Amino acid sequence: MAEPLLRVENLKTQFFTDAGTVRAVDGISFEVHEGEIVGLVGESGAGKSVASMSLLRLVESPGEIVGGEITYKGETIFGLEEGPDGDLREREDMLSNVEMRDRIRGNEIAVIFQDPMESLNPVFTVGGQLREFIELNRGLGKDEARQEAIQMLREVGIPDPAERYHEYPHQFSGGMRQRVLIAMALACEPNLIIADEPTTALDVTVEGQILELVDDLQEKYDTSFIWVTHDMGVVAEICDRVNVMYLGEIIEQAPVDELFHATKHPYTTALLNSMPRPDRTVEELEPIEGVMPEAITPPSGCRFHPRCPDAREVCKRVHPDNEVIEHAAGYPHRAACVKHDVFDVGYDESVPLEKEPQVTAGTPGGGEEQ
Ligand SMILES: Nc1ncnc2c1ncn2[C@@H]1O[C@H](COP(=O)(O)OP(=O)(O)OP(=O)(O)O)[C@@H](O)[C@H]1O
Ligand code: NI
Repeated sequence: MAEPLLRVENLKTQFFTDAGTVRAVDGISFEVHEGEIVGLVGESGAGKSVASMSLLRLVESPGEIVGGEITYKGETIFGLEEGPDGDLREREDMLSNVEMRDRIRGNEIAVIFQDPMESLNPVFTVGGQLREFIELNRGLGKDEARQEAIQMLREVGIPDPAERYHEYPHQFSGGMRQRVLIAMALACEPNLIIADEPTTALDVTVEGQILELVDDLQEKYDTSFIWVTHDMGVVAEICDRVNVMYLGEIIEQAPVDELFHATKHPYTTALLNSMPRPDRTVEELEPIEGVMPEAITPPSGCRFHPRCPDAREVCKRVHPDNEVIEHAAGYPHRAACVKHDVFDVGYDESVPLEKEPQVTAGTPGGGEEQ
């Protein structure tokens, strides 16, 4: 297989807060190949956005990338080495902040956020902002950049682009604003676009239209995407391969069909069961039990064990790596769950964990363990 466009290895990003160290991204590894759409999926707080920001080296204090390696087209976005004093230091071949700003962000790797109003300035026209962005990033003259901006607006499906060019962001609907952001992301013809829940705030119909647009543009420009979402429906619609995140870790990784039809991790199963499907009524949806714990004090062993229907005693003790369970469609299918044979840590013999007893009102002491 060709060298991946982006390679992330054992990436760790932490926030040093008064309450303690938040292990927001805790050793994730994945790759993005030329022309593929890779999903990053998981519940709120899983670490998807922090992972995305880390890839662009945009994590702000009190956050910091503390470990791992990020390689883009063979260049080092992040990497550490041991210095002469034994302390870890940034590697010499790591791209500088200036290189990240001038050469990588926008030009090579662009990003689309959930809230277009955060990325668009309300006091300037939509077209003006797009034009200026193109002028700055592609070194075009004003008139040429204007033509290009109108062309880009047309490309992302804005009707009457030459007229709408002069309108302000608030005159656009949510879906149209999101299209403008896609135009902006595409404007410099980047090789990789990181899209952080860009359709989450939109209604389902508009979301569907945007996903279709992205699919078309992806084919036309052969851009790679990292698509961040909590929605397995979105994953099914546009992703080629998927990484499922739970509490800072990737717990399953597979081509999209494999993930859906040969699911290997109970958390992924739970996510799939909680997702609306045409063959299931709303009443049949099964919300995932419990809430995701804090990333400051993750549970011992497998971080999902307190919520996992398959949890056994061994799951409290053994922290599973994301191991290859099988190969599918030329890619590894990985999962971090010791119930699979490759782990060989005695899952079959281990005692199933009792569900945490629920304290119910009116039964004093009802929560005590037997
Ligand atoms: N600036 C910050 N300071 C402290 N903790 C932070 C900060 N930003 C994020 N975190 C923590 O990092 C963890 C991961 O957050 P992140 O925003 O990446 O989750 P997410 O998967 O993107 O969730 P969502 O679906 O809600 O966007 C969370 O526990 C969050 O509280
Ligand atoms: Ni997020």
